[in-house]
Amino acid sequence: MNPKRIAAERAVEFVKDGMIVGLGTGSTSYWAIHRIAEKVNEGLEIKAVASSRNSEDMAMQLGIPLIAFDEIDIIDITIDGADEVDRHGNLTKGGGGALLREKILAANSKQFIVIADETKRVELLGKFPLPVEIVPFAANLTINQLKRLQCDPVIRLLNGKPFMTDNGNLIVDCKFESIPDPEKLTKQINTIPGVAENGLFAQMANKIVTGYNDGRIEVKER
Ligand SMILES: O=C(CO)[C@H](O)[C@H](O)COP(=O)(O)O
Repeated sequence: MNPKRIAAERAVEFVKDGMIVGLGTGSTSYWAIHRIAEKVNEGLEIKAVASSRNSEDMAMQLGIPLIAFDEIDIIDITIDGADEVDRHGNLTKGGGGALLREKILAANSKQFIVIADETKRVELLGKFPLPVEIVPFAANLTINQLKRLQCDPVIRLLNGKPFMTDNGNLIVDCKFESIPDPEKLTKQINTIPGVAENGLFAQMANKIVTGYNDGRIEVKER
């Protein structure tokens, strides 16, 4: 039993005919996108929007119909993974670098369903360094401001070069001791000029579907 897969497939049961569906990014969302594609091939009628180029490419290859953002007003349901989920349902996201688009999708969804394996459940957020997307202009100054929030920021690299997001920005991974108040920290980070968005999703998830190694699936409504 793959805990990511069972959580993802359980979440896809909430997708119904006629819905606009937001596709997440990452190895858990991979399973959701594949299950949605199976259901589309069986006759499910949906249209999808994606939170990253990777997920969009995957959807196209699998035959999931996509719709442009300017043709929709609202997303019915978005299914996406997380790097950490605390006991209040707050999340850290952005391990795959798609946090800005993921947050736009989540904030414009009637239902935001998080899919996670049991390793993602934590008491307090903070073990996973918090991804922050910043514009490249004067990045060192923005990073200095992040340091004033008592974190240890590191520019994310890919093959020895700065990782670039789908939006042409950088990701800074910020190690905090712990994050007891995600809402407060979100405001503090997002008021720094140069920050595009941070990976804290405080009180945004409507459902959290967790897959366990022993095959159990927990669906928590919020
Ligand atoms: O936020 C994300 C990408 O930006 C992912 O949802 C998060 O990193 C979890 O990834 P995975 O499902 O591979 O563990």
